[in-house]
Amino acid sequence: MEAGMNLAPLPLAVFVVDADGAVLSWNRAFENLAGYGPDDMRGRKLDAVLALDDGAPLAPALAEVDMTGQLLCAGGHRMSVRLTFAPHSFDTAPGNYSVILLPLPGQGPPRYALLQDFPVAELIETLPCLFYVVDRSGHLLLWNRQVENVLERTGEELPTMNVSEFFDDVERQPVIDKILAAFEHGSSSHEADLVGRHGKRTSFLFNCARTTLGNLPVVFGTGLDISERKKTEQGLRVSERAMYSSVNAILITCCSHGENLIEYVNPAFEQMTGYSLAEIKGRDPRFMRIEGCDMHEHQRIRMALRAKQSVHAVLRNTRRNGEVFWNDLRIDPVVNIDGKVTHFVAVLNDVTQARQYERRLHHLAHHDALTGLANRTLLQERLKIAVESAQQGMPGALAFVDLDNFKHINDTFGHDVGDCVLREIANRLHAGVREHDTVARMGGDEFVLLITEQAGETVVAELLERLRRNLDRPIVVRGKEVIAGASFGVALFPRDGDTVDRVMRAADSAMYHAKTLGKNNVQFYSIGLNEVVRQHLLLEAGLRNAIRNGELALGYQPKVDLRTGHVVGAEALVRWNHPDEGLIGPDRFIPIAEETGLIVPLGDWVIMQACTTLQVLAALGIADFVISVNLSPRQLRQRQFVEHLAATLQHFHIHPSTLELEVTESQLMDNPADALEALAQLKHLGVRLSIDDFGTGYSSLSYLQKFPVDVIKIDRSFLGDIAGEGNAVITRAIIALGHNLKLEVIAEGVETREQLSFLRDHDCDQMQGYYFSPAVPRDILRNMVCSGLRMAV
Ligand SMILES: Nc1nc2c(ncn2[C@@H]2O[C@H](COP(=O)(O)O[C@H]3[C@@H](O)[C@H](n4cnc5c(=O)[nH]c(N)nc54)O[C@@H]3COP(=O)(O)O)[C@@H](O)[C@H]2O)c(=O)[nH]1
Repeated sequence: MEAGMNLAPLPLAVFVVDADGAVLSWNRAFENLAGYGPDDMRGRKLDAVLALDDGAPLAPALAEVDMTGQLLCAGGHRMSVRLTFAPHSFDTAPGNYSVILLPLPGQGPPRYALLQDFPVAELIETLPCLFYVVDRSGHLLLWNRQVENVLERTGEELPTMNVSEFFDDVERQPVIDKILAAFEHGSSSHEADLVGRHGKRTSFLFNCARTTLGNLPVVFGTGLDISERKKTEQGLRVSERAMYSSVNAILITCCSHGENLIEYVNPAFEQMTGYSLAEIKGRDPRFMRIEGCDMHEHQRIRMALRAKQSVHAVLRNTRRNGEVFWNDLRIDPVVNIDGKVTHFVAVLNDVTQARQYERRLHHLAHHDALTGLANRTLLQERLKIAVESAQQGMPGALAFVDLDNFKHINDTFGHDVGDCVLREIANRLHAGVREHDTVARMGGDEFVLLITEQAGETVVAELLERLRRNLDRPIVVRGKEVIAGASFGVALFPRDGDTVDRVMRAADSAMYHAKTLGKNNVQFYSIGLNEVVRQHLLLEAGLRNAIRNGELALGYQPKVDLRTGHVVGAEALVRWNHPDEGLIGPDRFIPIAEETGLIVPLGDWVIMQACTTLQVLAALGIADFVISVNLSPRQLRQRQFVEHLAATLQHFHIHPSTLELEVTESQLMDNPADALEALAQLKHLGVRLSIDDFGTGYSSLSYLQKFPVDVIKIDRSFLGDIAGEGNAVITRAIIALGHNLKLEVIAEGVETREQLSFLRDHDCDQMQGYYFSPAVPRDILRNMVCSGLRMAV
């Protein structure tokens, strides 16, 4: 090997020629490759060592950078090689060239043979990275095993390929640019994915540095597998992007130094709170809390942070503009590689709207939509608490409030007016109790008052009496004045019950009692009431079947003409033959029938029975006999009542003038305008009309004049002490009034001869009463009438 240039350490076969092609020096790798001994090369010319494939003459100056040819080896055999001519630029005489030989695949010894003299070969083979040497043409001159592994290629095929082929199309040019940049500037680094023969991709960070082999400029490079780092980076990028784009507000605090200070907030946080990252970075997130608010939640958060644990809380915070919002907050610790909590990530959700919606739903579920009062559910909840508190010495009262005239108001004026009345009642009740008392509407016209922490019955009674009077005041709706009136049933607790159920039942019993006592009054529960209510309920249940079971009977109380003494008519009075209790008077069951609506079928039954009797009498030739029936307010309010009555009369072939309908004076005066209309329709039908209990209902004389009635019936209370000046005056006045209005006058409840004489003397037209006869069955009445029975008058 010729001196002048130390080629020995080079791992590749290299020899140096001058401008004339004379071999000047060579290295051991060349000897190994070509099989020459140390002296065999001396004096040789280039063409004695190499031949081009196409036989063209070979001159260093003409040589291309990269070409293939034949190495003329010792022993005469040839080896296909790749040739690189590298002109010497500065370390030897100008005009010299290094010729670098690389055997083509299948031609030369394996890479290890080339490397064997390379002093750091072993080290390179054990590097935890790729190692390669590339010439300017982009061919690998040298590489370690790792390169072969990654590219899934053998050491023989690698030198035949251009390094750009190891990359994806899109990466090729950037890779080439980077290698050239290293040639140009001395170094470069870049990241790219190597693609193996079978498509396996591995990400590498390549660092290239320019150097020379002999005087051949090459690039030495290492490739560091960064697949894992890339994956992590990609994951981080995704997380970061997700956090940035999240619709949830995210806040990250750093707690490494004992404090908990804001390090990052995402745009959603900025939007939600109005605070920008720049202005709050480094602050404790507690600056958003509201002093004294949601203390319990703050305490839980504090404890969790101290214990480095996750925590979930819902609390109120303030935005930058001072607005309060509900924050559904989740905080989780972040642990570093050493297992130490360094950060907390908080996810904030503005749940203000949901909260408001929830509250609205809760309100709707617990309040009456029409009046805004508590509903049954809320009342039950509060009553439960109140009843429990009562056991601890805080007694209370539960009052059921039932409007007396609501149905009438509703039916007469329509539901709109009814609704206004209910709202006004709600207002009056609400205004009459204390803030912590509860006013509830149970539905319809039923209200309930829950009065808490109220000791005595007297105090409650005074309060309720005040409310009752208040509810009895007129309500003006759309120019109309209506009076709702109310009955109150009251239970005190714990006295009348120690559970919600018992207290409710006691108040309900008291309410029944109030209703049976004629409405518009306040009744307290008493132990005996239960029995009364029980009876009431039993009667109510029995009455439903009474008509169907034929348990009702009609009695007829004769009416006598006070001038002739003849029986000219009768009042039909219903009785109930109860299977267990025997005969029950209408005083007991008519109010129940009225209350439950059973009065309608019951009243129909009475009219049909009365018509049957009239039919019987007519068949006997008694055509002008008049039977009167009592008409309840509810019957009168029935829409189809007149049509229904007309059909009944027609069905029984009854002359309308033989049927008389008795309507009480108070019933008429409750709503005179309506009554007038109803009576006019009945009158149009041809039936007779009578005002019952006259003198007790404060008749307006102007209305009395307008009512198309035929008869007024003096209430029996005026006959009680007819000798007494007061009653006598009234009775005389009623008779005179009736006659002046061209009405017949009848007195009821006549029990004595004295009463009879008085009435006769003062020109009363008819009488009925025990003095002559109580109500009798139809057969007896028929006999009385047919036999021409006459009372001595
Ligand atoms: N809607 C309907 N109401 C009805 C019907 N049947 C009866 N009633 C009403 O029930 C009330 C009580 O009736 P009753 O117990 O039958 O009492 C009547 C007579 O028995 C009683 N009377 C008759 N004579 C005398 C007497 O000399 N003394 C005295 N103390 N009482 C007597 O008076 C009642 C008749 O009253 P009135 O109706 O006012 O004429 C009662 O209000 C009935 O109206 C029905 O079918 N439907």
